[in-house]
Amino acid sequence: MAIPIKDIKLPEDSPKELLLDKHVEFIKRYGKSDDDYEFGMSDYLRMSGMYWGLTALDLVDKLNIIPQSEVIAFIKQCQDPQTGGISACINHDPHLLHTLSAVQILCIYNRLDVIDTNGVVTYVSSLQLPDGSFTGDKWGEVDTRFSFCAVATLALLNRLDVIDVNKAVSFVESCKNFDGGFGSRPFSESHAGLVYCCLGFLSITSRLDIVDRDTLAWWLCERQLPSGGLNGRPEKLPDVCYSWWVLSSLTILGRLHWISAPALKNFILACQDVETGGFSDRPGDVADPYHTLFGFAALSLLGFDCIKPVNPTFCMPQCVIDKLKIMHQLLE
Ligand SMILES: CN(C(=O)[C@H](Cc1cnc[nH]1)NC(=O)OCc1ccccc1)[C@@H](Cc1ccccc1)C(=O)N[C@@H](Cc1ccc(O)cc1)C(=O)NO
Ligand SMILES: [Zn+2]
Repeated sequence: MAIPIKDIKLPEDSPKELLLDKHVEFIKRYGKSDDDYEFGMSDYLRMSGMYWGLTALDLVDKLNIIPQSEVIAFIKQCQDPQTGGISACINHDPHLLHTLSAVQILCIYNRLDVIDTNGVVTYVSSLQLPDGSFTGDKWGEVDTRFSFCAVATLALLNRLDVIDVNKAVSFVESCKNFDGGFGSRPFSESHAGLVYCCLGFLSITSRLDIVDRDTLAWWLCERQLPSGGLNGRPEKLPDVCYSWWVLSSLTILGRLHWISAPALKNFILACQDVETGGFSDRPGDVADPYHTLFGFAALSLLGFDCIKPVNPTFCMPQCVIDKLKIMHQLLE
């Protein structure tokens, strides 16, 4: 008796080509009329939403369709003069997630001069706890996501010296599971997004030696379903953003060739919305900038030459990482 796998069937008429121009239009339109769309530019995610849209545009060499001066003015208004942290939106509390998004955007523009970078460095180091872990903000939630955000932000500013890297590494190591994966805290379930965060963290701290490389690579390949799509955990449905979390992780491990690329490419292209442009999580759902960036980034890793090479550790154009000479380890 066949054991049912939770998966989807790709619609017959799914797009088979990359509709690049429609996606550029989608991102451009999204920035303007945020009343048409709910979550993308909703305030609590706005800084991240800008990172997704601008990085997607830069990956297809269309960054210049957005006025840089407006973005820079917004980011400056979001830096808190007291703590040095940066918030999702004006008058919101600073948070590590949005501090990283803002620093990523400014690196893409090569305009780190417009913010108080020493303030950012002070803010990030103030969030490290005695056990080496990091909280996301002053409210104290600990999660390996924040370990990644902390070292990614500091690496982009070339200031990893201000934290206790060895203690930070031992906390992430304590979150490694028997399946080779990582969870948000010790003994938490493995999840592809958290695997990406922990591998990105270990890449930046050059400690990929602690990873059970082939056990984890095997667990990551197990994410691929008959539809060609990838899920984030066993028994979950495929979703285009997991294409990025899993492929970037396999690339850091030097095991990208273990996944079936043609089947995955088919699934990602099927998630394009031929009407509005943009990518959705699965065929037929509503497109958003988040799934559009991760669709582009995954296709870039799969070798689509109409999309610029993307750095698997930082999810930024490789040319930006090269220009800033940001050190990080990758396994061959
Ligand atoms: C907060 N968040 C998520 O939780 C998404 C939701 C989702 C998208 N598709 C399926 N679920 N999940 C997500 O990013 O999971 C990957 C992940 C999990 C944990 C750590 C890192 C990545 C998304 C935003 C979103 C919300 C709702 C719908 C689409 C996007 C998000 O901000 N992701 C962050 C990473 C992240 C993930 C989870 C968090 O609680 C916070 C941040 C990101 O990619 N930044 O560049
Ligand atoms: Zn998703």
